[in-house]
Amino acid sequence: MIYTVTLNPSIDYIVEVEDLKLDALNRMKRDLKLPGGKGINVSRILSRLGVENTAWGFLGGFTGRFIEDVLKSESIVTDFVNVQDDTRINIKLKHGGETEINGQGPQIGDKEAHALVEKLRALTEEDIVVLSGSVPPSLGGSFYDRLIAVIKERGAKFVIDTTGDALLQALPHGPLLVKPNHHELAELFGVEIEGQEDLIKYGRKLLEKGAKNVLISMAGDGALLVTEEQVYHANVPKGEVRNSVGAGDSMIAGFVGTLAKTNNPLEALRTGTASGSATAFSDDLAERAKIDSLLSQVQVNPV
Ligand SMILES: Nc1ncnc2c1ncn2[C@@H]1O[C@H](COP(=O)(O)OP(=O)(O)OP(=O)(O)O)[C@@H](O)[C@H]1O
Ligand SMILES: O=P(O)(O)OC[C@@]1(O)O[C@H](CO)[C@@H](O)[C@@H]1O
Repeated sequence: MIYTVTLNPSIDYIVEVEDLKLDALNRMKRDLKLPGGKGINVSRILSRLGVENTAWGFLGGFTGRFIEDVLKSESIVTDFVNVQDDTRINIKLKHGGETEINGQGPQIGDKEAHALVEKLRALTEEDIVVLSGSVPPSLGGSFYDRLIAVIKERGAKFVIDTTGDALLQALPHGPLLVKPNHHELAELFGVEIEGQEDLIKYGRKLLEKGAKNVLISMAGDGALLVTEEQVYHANVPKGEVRNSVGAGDSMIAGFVGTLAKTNNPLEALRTGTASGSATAFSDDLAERAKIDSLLSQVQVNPV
């Protein structure tokens, strides 16, 4: 079974304006409220791909109830810890470009934190846990370490999609997958990255530090998969970009769901790329039909 963990879910409030004017009243051309948070996005795509999964994390207040209702309406199994404060609302402002304003997240107490850790004690060696997104400040910077300790104790595998120190600290524990985008990879090592050779060089450093698979996503330029055996490149299909929110999460869902089913990293890269692009070409996360229709356009080649 695949479990996703979203420590800091959100309602993504997508607001479109024709021409953004600062210090003035702007009227929305269109708006949309979606359940968000990286692990939740992974769960939604897994479920569309027919991969059984359970969404774990913290939800609170009226915003939390909205998220749970949408997930249930999509037949996603949820097992969240309830918190007192409202789950955050993240603003995704489309004004020609895309500007994001993400909230800090609710207060989470020791009791609630402990309740989530306890859920992980039911894991088995068959399970994969996808840890995705930011950690609310009230949980403290090392909360992922606490979860990883239990995952390891139970013999389960994990994927981690976060940035900075939280990601670096997770590497020695051997994540099945990490997926920095090209900017995050450069930031992680405090370097400028110029071209594919550099991307592969720093991708290999993540392998040396313990990751089993390193997926470097490059938005419209596709993705590189760096493994011990080989490096592969996947191109992106053609289409009109409507929204990049959740493209990376969709890629992780496509990759992990397919790897769990087939144990074939090339097929996983192909489905991951098609899923990421299908979301980039949709208003909300991609529907299954769109992912399937793009698959034949994705070619995976050794580098
Ligand atoms: N402009 C685009 N055209 C086609 N495919 C895209 C585009 N942007 C993203 N994708 C697809 O989604 C995948 C992940 O995108 P990206 O590299 O932007 O990840 P990310 O930065 O983690 O995304 P997010 O915006 O969700 O944080 C890409 O590898 C690609 O398959
Ligand atoms: O603040 P975080 O946890 O880093 O990112 C949260 C977020 O921006 O990521 C998702 C897209 O990847 C959105 O659904 C959500 O709003």
